[in-house]
Amino acid sequence: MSAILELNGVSKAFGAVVVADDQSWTLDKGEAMGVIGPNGAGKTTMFNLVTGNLAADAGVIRLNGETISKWPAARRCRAGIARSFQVPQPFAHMTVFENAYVAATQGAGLSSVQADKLCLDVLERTGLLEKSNVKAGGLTLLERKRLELSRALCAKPSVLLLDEIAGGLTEHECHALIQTIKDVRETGVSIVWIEHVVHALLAVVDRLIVIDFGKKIAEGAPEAIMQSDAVREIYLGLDADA
Ligand SMILES: Nc1ncnc2c1ncn2[C@@H]1O[C@H](COP(=O)(O)OP(=O)(O)OP(=O)(O)O)[C@@H](O)[C@H]1O
Repeated sequence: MSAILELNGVSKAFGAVVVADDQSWTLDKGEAMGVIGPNGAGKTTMFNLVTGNLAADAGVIRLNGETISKWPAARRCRAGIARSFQVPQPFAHMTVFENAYVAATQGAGLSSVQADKLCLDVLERTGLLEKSNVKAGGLTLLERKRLELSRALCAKPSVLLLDEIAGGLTEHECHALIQTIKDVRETGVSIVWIEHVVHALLAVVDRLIVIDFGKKIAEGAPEAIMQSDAVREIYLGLDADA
């Protein structure tokens, strides 16, 4: 399989705080990769570097082999990178459909006819079609998360970055969301998913990376990573030598 997204030696510091430390990893076409790590490890920052919301201090980011490190966020979005935000950030005063429409026209650059069609299709897939005319500010948490996903999908991504989209949901809601993400993946979209709800992640991803203090400290098959000393140390505070 060939890489669709590649980070090579990407670093970022805020003053003395290093939030991305020489990070290198690749995402293959059609792959779903999970990202875990403690709070404040630098996971969201890594997404910000990929989307162009933050500029890296060093390193190279490639999309389909093309260097995008210096591209502004809007150009990266048009090129196929879309994200959801950990804290849903809809335009609260606009309807669900209008929120999706902005993503389709501005994010994907579609005409109004194309955008209409895509928005209806996406909102149906994410279970929000019936809420099309509801103001985003009035949605429940699950619906807001689904709207985050919808907006990202309306940007027609080839690479979808999901940031803690399962957090705060009930078991039932979480299962429904997992199925939706699996369906998205079936359409050929490559996925990077940051998630603390590990069982949700493990239901979808092929591979896991672990980030701590901005550094990638482990990478591999999900089961092996979850049982690794690195994860035991981080999550359970167990010393590997103990
Ligand atoms: N703009 C900024 N200026 C200064 N420090 C920042 C900025 N953005 C993030 N940080 C710091 O970078 C570190 C990494 O934050 P980040 O949000 O990427 O962590 P995270 O792994 O996503 O955490 P969580 O799992 O809690 O969401 C934190 O210490 C955070 O306070």
